[in-house]
Amino acid sequence: MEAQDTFVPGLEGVVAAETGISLLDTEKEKIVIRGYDLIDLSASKTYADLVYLLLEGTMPTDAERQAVELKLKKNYDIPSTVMDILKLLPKETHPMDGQRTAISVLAGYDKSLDDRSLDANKNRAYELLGQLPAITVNSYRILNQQEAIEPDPQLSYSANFLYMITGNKPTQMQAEIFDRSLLLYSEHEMPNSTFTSRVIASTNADMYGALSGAVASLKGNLHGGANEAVMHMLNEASSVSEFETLLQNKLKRKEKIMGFGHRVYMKKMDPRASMMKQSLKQLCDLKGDSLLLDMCEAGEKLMAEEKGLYPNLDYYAAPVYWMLGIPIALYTPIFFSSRTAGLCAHIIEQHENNRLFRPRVKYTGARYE
Ligand SMILES: CC(=O)SCCNC(=O)CCNC(=O)[C@H](O)C(C)(C)COP(=O)(O)OP(=O)(O)OC[C@H]1O[C@@H](n2cnc3c(N)ncnc32)[C@H](O)[C@@H]1OP(=O)(O)O
Ligand SMILES: O=C([O-])CC(=O)C(=O)O
Repeated sequence: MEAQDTFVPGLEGVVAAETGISLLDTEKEKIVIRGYDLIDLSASKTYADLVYLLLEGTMPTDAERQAVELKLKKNYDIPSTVMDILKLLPKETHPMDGQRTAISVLAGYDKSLDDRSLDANKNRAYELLGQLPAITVNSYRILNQQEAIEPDPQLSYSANFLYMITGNKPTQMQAEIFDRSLLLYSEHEMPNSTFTSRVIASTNADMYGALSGAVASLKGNLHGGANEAVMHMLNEASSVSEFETLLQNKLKRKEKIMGFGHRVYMKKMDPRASMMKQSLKQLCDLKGDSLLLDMCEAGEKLMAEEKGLYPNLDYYAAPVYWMLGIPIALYTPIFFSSRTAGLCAHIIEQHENNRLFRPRVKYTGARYE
């Protein structure tokens, strides 16, 4: 058989790696993370539990989760050069590009950069996860001519992240909802960004390079960039009927509606989106204003009827972030920060059992006769 006979556009359904990290089990309708159902975990566990589960392979005890929190907090500081470089970027720079730049710069500070051992890789994963709130928030703040903000180590990792974003100490409910969003975004089998990071890692490239590639992948609006696009779209309408008309017009123009559809969940709603929809309801109830939820539900109904398409996580994460007072340009960087836990687990797994990715092509050019 010729290599070209096995070509599948977009690699749909192609198995690209062997992994013990996660699986979208379409038969059982579960997002399986190291043997656990992500949706079940979202009811009782925190993002810090997921960080441990992804990097260490087992569910942490309370003491182990506390140790992870401490480890992340110990790594909150970022080199001042990173801040100086962020200040030099054009003000139009998107915080995703700030994040990508900062991660690249950090490679130069790693004294054991060429050490691919399990311990060295895990240490740099914890270090990066500790640094990401400051990188993410301050790349946004610096680009918007605001002073950098210091972390508050008294708060939990995710409460501090939200505090740094908004400048206000979150309520317990806000902190829990934000933590749940990080947990839900933390890992999802083999999306484009994870594939990208594994392809890069497979040349023996370092974690910073693999993550920088993943930021670039995740920025695209067919992937992580969709959460920002969803919020811009919702903000174009100010009532349910205006939003319905907006969607109808986009469909007439054959535009893709951001936040709908998924390569794996084609015929049903992404279960993570259902969880975020519950959080949106909580936030709307508290505010006594259900407009955003009503608009989202109307969009959901319209898309099911018109296209047989259902919301993915980005569709409901976007309005939740809006209700938490998060600037839109931080939605995708937050997704990336959370996903860094899963990405690092994949990069480590690739380094531990590596074979170079080097596929073939279906050639459509002229043959040499
Ligand atoms: C957390 C995440 O990263 S989830 C993904 C976030 N991305 C988005 O929300 C962007 C919008 N969605 C999409 O573009 C797609 O559904 C993707 C990229 C997520 C999946 O893409 P694919 O699996 O390649 O599906 P593909 O784009 O081929 O779509 C199949 C059909 O459904 C249609 N379709 C898919 N998604 C949408 C959409 N959001 N709006 C309108 N039509 C859509 C396509 O136009 C296509 O129709 P056709 O066969 O008549 O041409
Ligand atoms: O799985 C995918 O292709 C995209 C996605 O939902 C994610 O990365 O969370």
